[in-house]
Amino acid sequence: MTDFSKTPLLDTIRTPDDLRKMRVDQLRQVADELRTEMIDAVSVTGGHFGAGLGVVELTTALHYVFDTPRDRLIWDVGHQAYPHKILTGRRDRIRTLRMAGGLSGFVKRAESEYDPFGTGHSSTSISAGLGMAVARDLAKGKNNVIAVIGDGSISAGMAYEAMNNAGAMNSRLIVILNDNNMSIAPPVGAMSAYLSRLYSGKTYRSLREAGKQIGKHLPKLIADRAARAEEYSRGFMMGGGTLFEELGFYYVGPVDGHNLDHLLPILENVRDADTGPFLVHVVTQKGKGYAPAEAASDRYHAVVKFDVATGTQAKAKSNAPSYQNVFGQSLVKEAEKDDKIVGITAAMPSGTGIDLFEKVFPKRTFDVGIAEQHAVTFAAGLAAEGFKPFCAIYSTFLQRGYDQVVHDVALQSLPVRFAIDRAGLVGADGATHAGAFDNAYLGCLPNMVIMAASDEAELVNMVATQVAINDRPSAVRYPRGEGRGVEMPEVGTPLEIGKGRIVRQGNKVALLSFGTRLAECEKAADELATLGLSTTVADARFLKPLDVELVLKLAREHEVLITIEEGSIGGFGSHVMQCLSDNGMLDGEVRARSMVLPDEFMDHDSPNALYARAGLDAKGIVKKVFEALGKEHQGEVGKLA
Ligand SMILES: Cc1ncc(C[n+]2csc(CCOP(=O)(O)OP(=O)(O)O)c2C)c(N)n1
Ligand SMILES: CC(=O)[C@@H](O)[C@H](O)COP(=O)(O)O
Ligand SMILES: [Mg+2]
Repeated sequence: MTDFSKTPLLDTIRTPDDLRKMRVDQLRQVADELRTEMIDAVSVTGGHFGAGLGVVELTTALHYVFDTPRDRLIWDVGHQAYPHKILTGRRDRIRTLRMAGGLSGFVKRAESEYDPFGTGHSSTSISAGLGMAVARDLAKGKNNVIAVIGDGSISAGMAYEAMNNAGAMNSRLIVILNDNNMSIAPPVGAMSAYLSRLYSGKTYRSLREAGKQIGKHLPKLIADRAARAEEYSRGFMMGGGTLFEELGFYYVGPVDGHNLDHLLPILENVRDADTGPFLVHVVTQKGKGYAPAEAASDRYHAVVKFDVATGTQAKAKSNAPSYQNVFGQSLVKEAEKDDKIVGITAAMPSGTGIDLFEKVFPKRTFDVGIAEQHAVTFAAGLAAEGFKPFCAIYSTFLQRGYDQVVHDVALQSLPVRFAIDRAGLVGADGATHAGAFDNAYLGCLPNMVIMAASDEAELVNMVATQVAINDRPSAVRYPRGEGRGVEMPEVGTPLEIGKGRIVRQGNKVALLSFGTRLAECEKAADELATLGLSTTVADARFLKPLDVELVLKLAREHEVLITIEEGSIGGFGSHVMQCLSDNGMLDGEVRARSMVLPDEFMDHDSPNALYARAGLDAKGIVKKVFEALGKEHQGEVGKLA
């Protein structure tokens, strides 16, 4: 529980209206108290941490200067918005962050009027902000629109599309570039180098103490566009952000994002300007104000519960390896035998396990930044030249590069290998990060080989299988978190393409699993056995090519056939039902059911609780069996409720 004596000023702030009643000279203390509260809260909940610490002063200044929520404030990604939530009427719930029924870990329209646009996937804020600015102008409105985007997120193509459009429209839009020289990992790419030049140049250092004066100059400069053009030609506005000026923005910066004396006058001036768009380049430190975060290589981008005094994070309970590390280690072993193998990540080296590959093969590792579209077609180019690219992208983020998968990879049948982590429900990150759709969105593509690992040993063999598939694209999906703790093979053995496996033989009910629901199927089979129902459990291994022989055998030899997957409608189950239909097996012999995620975006909770809610656990499977068995077994269904 927070000791409220630590935050006397913050205690008087329910909404930004209360903040805006304060004197400017109180804001420093407000920011310090806001940082204290955030550290205390996240030490209890875990979650995204470093980014929020870095924008405490910026958040305070933005809500002080702008009339939120009338002025629209959009946080790109939204992982840095915990200080924003504390200042906007959600302090009382901040310790429910990312918990069932609690606050979302990102910004969300349904959660607050101060969240005008939901985020979670990066680089959307400028597009949404421009949309809101144009809507305002069409409605003859007067409010401001501010998009806060990080140096990592602004490297994504979508951000350029938006700036290109905004600049051409001279739209009165304010973009705050929060430049902390970090993505999740250290930033990559030419944009990052450019930004570093802007704030490492002598102009920034010499002007740090001149922040206020610059703020006063701004109206004059803006008033005279011609002068502006001439002034900017010399990059007058402190840093010479010519790239942004060429895109049609007034560039202001770089500004010290922790210095309220610098921030406030500049934000007031861009607020009052009757033109735009502006890009205010704010320099911050990810993890600012909490020594363990400042010292950490990832600046504590995301943490589990931790001890505030030491920064020591709680240890993970399971001693099984994580899927991401099993993937990374397997890829290293395969690459030791094959120098055509390269690893690609879109700014997620540690989350995908590509960081393990990079330690051994730095020259064969490519972090392309937050650029999934580019990552996919970059991989296609490598494959076209005979290399074996493993493109490791979370299921949810691969959605960003879908047309590239269709048009550049599948259509040309190029042997890109997709390593799809975070497949299925991810838990605390909630609906924006769920890997719910890749079975459906990949399964409909010709030429694809699609696998799902039922445990970590299977993943090792599937990576080996992908190495061997050199005439078409392949994908293997696996969930967030740790494996089952099964025995791992030293090296992977390629699987026979399109072949599933029987894990347990029965004769009345068949459970056909695609992915890690296999463990729940085995538990369900144990339960069904106690109820006198002999159950076969099979691991499909492949969605494409589907093991038709196995499907038809299970359908012919059992009264009930049930498919289970960690995915939406349109995935594995749909392919099995199509197979049964194509083979005239839906005319009454077998009672077939497909178990999928519900047709809704499921909010954050623990993965197990979410799967229970979705009915995709042993209990739900048993219930489905009795439903399929029909009336004579209704008694049992009642007992199972
Ligand atoms: C499309 C997409 N790809 C990847 C991610 C994962 N991701 C979340 S935050 C982040 C880094 C963002 O860097 P930056 O914008 O600089 O924000 P900072 O954390 O430094 O404040 C990444 C890669 C994402 N949210 N969306
Ligand atoms: C904010 C964001 O999109 C990433 O930090 C994401 O939350 C990482 O997910 P994992 O924790 O599953 O790696
Ligand atoms: Mg950053």
